[in-house]
Amino acid sequence: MIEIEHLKKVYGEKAALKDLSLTIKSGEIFGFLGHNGAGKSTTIKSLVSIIEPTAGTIKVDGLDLETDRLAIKEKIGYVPDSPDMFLQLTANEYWDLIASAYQLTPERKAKRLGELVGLFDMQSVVDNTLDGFSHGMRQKTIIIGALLPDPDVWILDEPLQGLDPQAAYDLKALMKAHAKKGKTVVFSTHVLDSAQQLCDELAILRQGELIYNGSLDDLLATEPNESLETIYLKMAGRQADAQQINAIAGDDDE
Ligand SMILES: Nc1ncnc2c1ncn2[C@@H]1O[C@H](COP(=O)(O)OP(=O)(O)OP(=O)(O)O)[C@@H](O)[C@H]1O
Repeated sequence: MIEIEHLKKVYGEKAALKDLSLTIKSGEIFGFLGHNGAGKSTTIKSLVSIIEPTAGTIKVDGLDLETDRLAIKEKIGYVPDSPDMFLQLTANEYWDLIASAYQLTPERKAKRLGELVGLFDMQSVVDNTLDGFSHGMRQKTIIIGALLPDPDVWILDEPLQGLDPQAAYDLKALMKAHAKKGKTVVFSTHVLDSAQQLCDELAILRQGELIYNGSLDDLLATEPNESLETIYLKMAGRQADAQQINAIAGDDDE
């Protein structure tokens, strides 16, 4: 379980998160939704201690991030919003780094890595450097690294971005299975179909503020004949401006 209370983050003069309080239960998949710049990555980076919040507290399974940072970090597998790092390493070298940071035994590492590399179809490129990988291959490499230590808490910032349909399907299945084991799965996405398939609970952020926090079912029940996309667009911002779209679409005809 993750408990966030009165989280605030200010970058210079920009309040990226204003006063965020919410609870993420174990055994469920929790999704963060919001337009570009809404504060999703800022929340996620605060959870994984990449940035220091301006104010507020975060507890993971009862441990306080301020005082038990290392113990919390050991529990977490994190997929960042950009996979473009460690580009000079081969995939195997990158996973070796993670295995040694988490002090995995060679046997445990070999077993888990074999399973993940097989699932994500990366066997033929494990000795290639990441700089020659496509975006999706880098994303798979980072996902495999995040899941390699078999962490209890998965925190995934736009994890489906760039994945091919098979890899996306497999990752979604892994997320569901992990939550079903009673573990914590948090992710952010712009893909509302995926959110609708995956989320038990969700938070919608707008300009650093929470505008919805609750179950997907409760949200969908507010407008029984509408999709999550329609409900989200009504809540999170202006709906598609038909006149403007027609004007843009019609430009070619003039
Ligand atoms: N390092 C930074 N320095 C200054 N401002 C930042 C920094 N990181 C984020 N911001 C600002 O904080 C706000 C929230 O950004 P954040 O990355 O959390 O949004 P997001 O919801 O993840 O957006 P996206 O969907 O585009 O990834 C934005 O206005 C952004 O410009």
